Amino acid sequence: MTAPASEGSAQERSAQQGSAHVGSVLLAGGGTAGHVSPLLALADCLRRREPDVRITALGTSEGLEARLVPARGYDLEVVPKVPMPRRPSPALLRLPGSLRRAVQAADDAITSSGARVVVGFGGYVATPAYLAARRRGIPVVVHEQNARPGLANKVGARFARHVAVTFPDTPLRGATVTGMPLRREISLLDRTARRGEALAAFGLDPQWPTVLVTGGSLGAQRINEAFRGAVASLRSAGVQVLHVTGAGKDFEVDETGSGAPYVVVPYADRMELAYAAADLVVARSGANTVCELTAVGLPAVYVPLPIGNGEQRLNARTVVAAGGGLLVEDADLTTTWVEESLVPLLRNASGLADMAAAAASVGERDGDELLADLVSDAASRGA
Ligand SMILES: CC(=O)N[C@H]1[C@@H](OP(=O)(O)OP(=O)(O)OC[C@H]2O[C@@H](n3ccc(=O)[nH]c3=O)[C@H](O)[C@@H]2O)O[C@H](CO)[C@@H](O)[C@@H]1O
Repeated sequence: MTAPASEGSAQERSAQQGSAHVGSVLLAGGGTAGHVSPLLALADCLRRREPDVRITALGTSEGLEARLVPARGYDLEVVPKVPMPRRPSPALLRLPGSLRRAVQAADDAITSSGARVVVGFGGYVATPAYLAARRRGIPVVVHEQNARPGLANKVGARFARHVAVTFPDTPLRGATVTGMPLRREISLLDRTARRGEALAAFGLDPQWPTVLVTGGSLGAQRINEAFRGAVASLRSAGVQVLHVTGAGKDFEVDETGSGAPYVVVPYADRMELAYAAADLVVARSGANTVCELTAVGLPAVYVPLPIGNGEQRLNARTVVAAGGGLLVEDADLTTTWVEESLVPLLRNASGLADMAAAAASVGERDGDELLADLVSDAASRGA
């Protein structure tokens, strides 16, 4: 496991490079928090290294970035969303026009921010940023979160100055393994020290073991339904639950009678507190979720999203092989599974401790510093 980088080591790194002055950078990523979390972690790291660096995020007005980026104190410029249709449709015929408008909006953001480097995190916001940067001769750095790269990053990687990947076996040629940039409230989290505060913040009770349930930044219908059906049995089994459902997917719980608390929240703005409260996590294996849980040493049951390009199964592969997590198929994640398999898992304290240690053994915590090194290098060398 990599030790968290201290402030001192960050400064040493910058000094060693002698080229850390980035000046102004455009960070492109949005849609889900899966792209926004690493963007914010990199922004924080660049700002720690260079307090007057100008940071501009490029996103859409519809994605989670519209709330999360300004909430963390960064400027957001928007591009129109360019959905990539999967089959011939009127939207496909309109694509060249909408892509052209998005590239122009990204180009305008480069001009107004004076960006010297464009960093993209994939997804539909990244494509116009990569194309605008190439047109302007501005160096591009690509960060791929997932074990299987998405389309935008495959395109960006063809002309990027640096390509960074989270997982060593991600097939992007010439990539540097930086790991995932994690927000410091997570990478430096001391779960034991923060547990009491975290339980109190969610109205949970220290006497019960705690399961955190999360379907990622948008929530997962199937996970939500499986747990919703098990509320009464979990409460009476003495298992307390913090269930983060995704915005607009929360539900009411009947808290009458005795039993452990079952707390439902639509979104956790302070995910580090949710992690500090938990003994075990049931989650989708989005790349950030996997990297955060291993960084903080939390055992987890991973339920990969069965659609998309299959990246979630691969994201969880290393931690599951190490013994830090279990893989459960989406179709098998039922109320019966929760009642019959999850409860015994939680009652096995020594088994959980072994899983926690195994999860921590594959956790990495300096992805923000390693990616910031590549951004500095790209800025110093220019186009
Ligand atoms: C459906 C979909 O498109 N999923 C993708 C999306 O997932 P998703 O957006 O769910 O991404 P991840 O699991 O990678 O990350 C979720 C992020 O949101 C944060 N968080 C989540 C819930 C919450 O209440 N509060 C909070 O802060 C987590 O701390 C984490 O930083 O991006 C990931 C990274 O590209 C991909 O691996 C997923 O396949």
